[in-house]
Order: sequence, then structure tokens, then C-alpha cells
Amino acid sequence: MNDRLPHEKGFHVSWDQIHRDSRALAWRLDKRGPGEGGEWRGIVAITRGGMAPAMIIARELDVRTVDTISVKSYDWQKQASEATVLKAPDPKLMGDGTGILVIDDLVDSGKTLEVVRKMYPKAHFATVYAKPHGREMVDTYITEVSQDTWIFFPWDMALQYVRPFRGD
Ligand SMILES: O=P(O)(O)OC[C@H]1O[C@H](OP(=O)(O)OP(=O)(O)O)[C@H](O)[C@@H]1O
Ligand code: HPA
Ligand SMILES: [Mg+2]
Repeated sequence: MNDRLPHEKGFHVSWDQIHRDSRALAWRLDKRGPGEGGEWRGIVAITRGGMAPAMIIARELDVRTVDTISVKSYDWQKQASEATVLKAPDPKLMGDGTGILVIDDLVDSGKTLEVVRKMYPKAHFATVYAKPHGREMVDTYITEVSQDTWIFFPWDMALQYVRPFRGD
């Protein structure tokens, strides 16, 4: 496995940071649904990266109906030519997406969200992080990073020893 950065910069996100940023996203989405009192009918996580933020948001907003859509668009840091849907959520829950919050960890090129948006045009799309190329695909996000930044999530990292600056 190649663990060098093909991107200019790395943005390393801790568990604490993703928890705080996902909470901030939940609070921004609170009472913004089309239901009575701005309620959301359900939350759909885009697997796998969207599952951790979706769980935190479902807890904050007290949404108990949670489903998943499985989309694969990257193999390690290499983007496949097309995003493919491996598993769709319950069609009875989804309809055209009205009242459904679709959550992902980030939008990069926007290819993943483009595929899901076509399936559920009335859903609300939210990500924790966004890069400029995909920004238009997302309705609500918390933090933007530059296109040449690779975001490293805590589930892809481990604590490691580093040599002191003046070490030999
Ligand atoms: O905007 P895009 O260019 O489509 O990229 C964003 C998507 O890529 C990553 O998922 P990935 O396909 O790597 O799968 P994973 O969530 O299972 O790691 C990330 O979690 C987003 O879902
Ligand atoms: O910056 C990123 N980090 C992690 N996964 C990703 N999938 C697309 N872009 C990214
Ligand atoms: Mg993903």
C-alpha cells in the first residue's frame, strides 16, 4: 500500500474533531426538514465514510430511522472512472427523497453525491467537509478545504512514534 501523499497537503482529523464537526452539522440541520416543526423523516448514510457522522447526527436530532446507501468511487486514493451503487436504501422510505437527510463524510469531486442526487432529487445532502469541485453537489457542510488537500479520517489512522526534532 502506498502511504505517500499524492496531494499537496494532508488534513488530519481526530475522532474528537469529527465528533465536534458532525455535531455542528447536526445543529445546523436542526428544524430545517420539510415536516411539521422542521422534522426529518429519516437519515441515509453513504457508506462507509458517512456512517460515523450519520450516527452522531441521528443521535443529536433524535432521528431513529437510519438507512444506508453503498457507493464505491475510490480505491485507496485513486478515483474510479464512475461511482457505482452497490446497495440502495429502502425504496418505501426514500420515495423521491423528500424529508430525507443524506449524510457523507466529505464531498471531493462530487461524483458520489451526483449519483445519489439523481436517485433522490428531493433529499437534503449534507457533508462534514467539502472541497471546491464538489461544493455545488452539497446543500449543507461545515468546513471547506482546498482541492489539493487530502483529508485523513481517524478510522484510517493510528497513533505513531515520531522522532524528536533534534534527534539523530
Ligand atoms: O466527491 P467524490 O469525489 O465522489 O468523493 C467523496 C467520496 O469518496 C469517499 O468514499 P469512498 O468511495 O472512498 O468509500 P468509503 O467511504 O467506503 O471509504 C468519501 O467517503 C466520499 O463518499
Ligand atoms: O480527501 C479525501 N480523504 C479521504 N477520502 C476521500 N475520498 C475522496 N477524497 C478524499
Ligand atoms: Mg465514502
